[in-house]
Amino acid sequence: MYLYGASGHAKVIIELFEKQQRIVSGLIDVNPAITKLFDYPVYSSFQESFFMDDTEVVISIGNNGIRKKIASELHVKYTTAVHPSANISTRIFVGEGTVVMAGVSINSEVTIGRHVILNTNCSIDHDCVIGDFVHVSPNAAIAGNVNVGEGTHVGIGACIIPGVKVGNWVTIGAGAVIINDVPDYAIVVGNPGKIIKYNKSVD
Ligand SMILES: CC(=O)SCCNC(=O)CCNC(=O)[C@H](O)C(C)(C)COP(=O)(O)OP(=O)(O)OC[C@H]1O[C@@H](n2cnc3c(N)ncnc32)[C@H](O)[C@@H]1OP(=O)(O)O
Repeated sequence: MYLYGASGHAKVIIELFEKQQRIVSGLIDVNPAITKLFDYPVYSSFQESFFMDDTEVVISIGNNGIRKKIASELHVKYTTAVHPSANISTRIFVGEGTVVMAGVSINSEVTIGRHVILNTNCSIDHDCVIGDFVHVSPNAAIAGNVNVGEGTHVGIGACIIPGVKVGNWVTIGAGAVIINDVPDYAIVVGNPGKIIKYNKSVD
């Protein structure tokens, strides 16, 4: 197992793998100044030899746009990582590269995309569709039948009421309460959530 990105987010993923007794062989980070994370070696570039034995990889970078860029360039076998304390319905689909942190709840018939981060203690209720490269931050709560588009970041402690459609590459501010649909690229804050500006297109 290798992690791509030697960040704070990587520390949490390493500890998740340690809990599962899955072996982390090392990390890759483009910053050559980083040579170790905990006791794990950090390599400055990706080498084919790392992946000869069907080794699996997780992109351990919190930035949704960067995760998308790396996933489009690095064609390796991606694994999913689900913390043993997560409470997950058996009737869900989780895409490759997705990480599900401690205390997360996912209820029935939810679809989670690729390279998603479901961060500590967030909850995703029944029939939601969560797009690729989304990050749902700690303690965010997403009610039933919500759609969250590609690359969207749901801030810490935010909540989204049932049936709302959140567009692609949206940012929902910390603690926001989302009661209406949100267009692509919007940055929304407050209760009730209001658009304050727009993100630039990642493409
Ligand atoms: C494990 C982990 O750490 S996971 C990481 C989780 N991270 C988060 O949840 C971060 C969420 N980010 C935020 O909430 C940010 O404040 C953002 C993205 C919404 C806005 O950030 P910026 O673009 O830098 O906006 P900026 O700080 O300039 O604020 C713009 C205005 O919005 C207000 N504002 C910003 N964030 C919020 C918020 N969460 N709720 C209410 N108002 C807010 C500011 O007070 C400011 O208002 P003003 O113009 O009246 O002074």
